[in-house]
Amino acid sequence: MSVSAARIAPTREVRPALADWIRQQRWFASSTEHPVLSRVGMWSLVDHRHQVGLETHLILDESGVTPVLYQVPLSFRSSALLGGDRALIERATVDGKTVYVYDAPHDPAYTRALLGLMLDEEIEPGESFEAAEAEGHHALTSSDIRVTDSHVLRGEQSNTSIIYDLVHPNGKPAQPVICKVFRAVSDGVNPDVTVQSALSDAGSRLVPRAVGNVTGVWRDPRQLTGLARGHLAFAQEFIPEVEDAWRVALRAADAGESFAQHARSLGEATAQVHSELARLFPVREATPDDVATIMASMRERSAQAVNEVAVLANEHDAVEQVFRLAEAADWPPFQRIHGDYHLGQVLAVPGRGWVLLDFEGEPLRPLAERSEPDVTLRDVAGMLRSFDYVAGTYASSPNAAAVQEWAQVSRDAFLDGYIARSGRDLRVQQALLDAFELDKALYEVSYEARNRPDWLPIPVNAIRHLAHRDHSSVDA
Ligand SMILES: Nc1ncnc2c1ncn2[C@@H]1O[C@H](COP(=O)(O)OP(=O)(O)O)[C@@H](O)[C@H]1O
Ligand SMILES: O=P(O)(O)O[C@H]1O[C@H](CO)[C@@H](O[C@H]2O[C@H](CO)[C@@H](O)[C@H](O)[C@H]2O)[C@H](O)[C@H]1O
Repeated sequence: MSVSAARIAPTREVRPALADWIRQQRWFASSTEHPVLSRVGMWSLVDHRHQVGLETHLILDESGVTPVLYQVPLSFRSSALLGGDRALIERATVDGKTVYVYDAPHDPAYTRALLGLMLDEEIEPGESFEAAEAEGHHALTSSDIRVTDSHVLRGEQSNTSIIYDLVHPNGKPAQPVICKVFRAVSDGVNPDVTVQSALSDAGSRLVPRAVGNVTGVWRDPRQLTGLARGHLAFAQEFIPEVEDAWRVALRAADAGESFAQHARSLGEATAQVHSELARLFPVREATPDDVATIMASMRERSAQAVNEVAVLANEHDAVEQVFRLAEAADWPPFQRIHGDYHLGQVLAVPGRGWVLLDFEGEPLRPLAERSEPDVTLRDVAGMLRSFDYVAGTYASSPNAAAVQEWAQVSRDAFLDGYIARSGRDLRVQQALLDAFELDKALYEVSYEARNRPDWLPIPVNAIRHLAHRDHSSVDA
């Protein structure tokens, strides 16, 4: 189907204006001044008014040791998008005509087409169609709703999320939808989609209801078939006007209010999600190979953390001692987990309780690893670290000691809630829990060094503390 807006002829080459723009985006993982970019795939959506060109480019950056593939949806207009100045990537002249190129998640023509694709599961190929497939969850179809507005979620995000305001055909407001456009894409399923969809389809109220997703297929010479296949977008129920647990916790800590009740119920919700995941996905006994793989990954993260912050080399022996105790411990069964669990991944929803988000796993870990069964203690440790982050945020304030105490009480209450709901006494697995907590802090060193260097002291201090904690009571 033809589109009336002029296009810029697609080539493998990435135009300089687009390359400059990509380099400045929060989701662009490399900090290099000179990314090595090429376009390796593209698929089109059709604007229902046939006025706007909608192309999703898959752009490979080969400047780092591991190449990263980015999803870059673009819209092409022959006149400026009203209110779209901040999303303008380039104003070009093609065959004497002006073309405005936009970051498409800010363009209503793109956002409508993307949601329509998921709800109706119909792909109308545009020009240079590569391949994309959509899946809806059938609780919602496009005949049930009309989009009245859409906007991009602000804030520090690894991906780009679009929020849709919707109405029913009779004009009454409908539950809004959030659609996450994954920016770094890889071959393989994205656990954010598969895990949350499975929980939602099984009726869990601990995650937002799944609405639909889009999968792409693109050429990739590294795959045996020559083709890669991965998730590109995921839509869910959007829960408006709620806060995440990080904000609730920060406010409580600042006001000197106990968070113990909340932390306990968060522990219960966490155990509940783990039990639901154990029902929906395979569970298996830990093998010596599983233990060896996880210990190797912990040691690799430790080496990586020393690369980022050289003084951490002083902690090497103490860190090793924690790892050795974990290696010798009894390991619980392996199952699917959240994978990057912290206070910012949980919404406090009045009348519903805690709702967990973002099962994509740690962004610094390869996607294939993130769909592997793992140890639930990793999530427990992630949340324990998050309470320490609250304390770290107040480390140089006059109430530092009080917030430190607040964090300890919250950690204990979280563990109590988890133990009560799961019936598993985590304290007899202290050696493993300590190692997972230390491992998370080592990961945080790399994460903060790359994204928020001012926050580095929080995990660095935690490593010093966790590595030297008294381990004499630990059963090994
Ligand atoms: N279904 C939802 N309802 C309400 N808010 C949401 C929902 N999904 C995400 N959010 C908000 O968006 C933020 C970022 O979402 P997240 O899934 O963590 O994205 P990213 O993978 O880019 O980090 C969350 O911290 C939360 O504040
Ligand atoms: O939310 P993401 O999936 O993008 O996770 C990454 O970013 C998190 C920060 O936004 C980071 O979490 C760390 O900082 C939090 C406070 O901002 C703290 O509560 C967490 O405990 C701490 O790990 C997460 O590690 C990273 O993968």
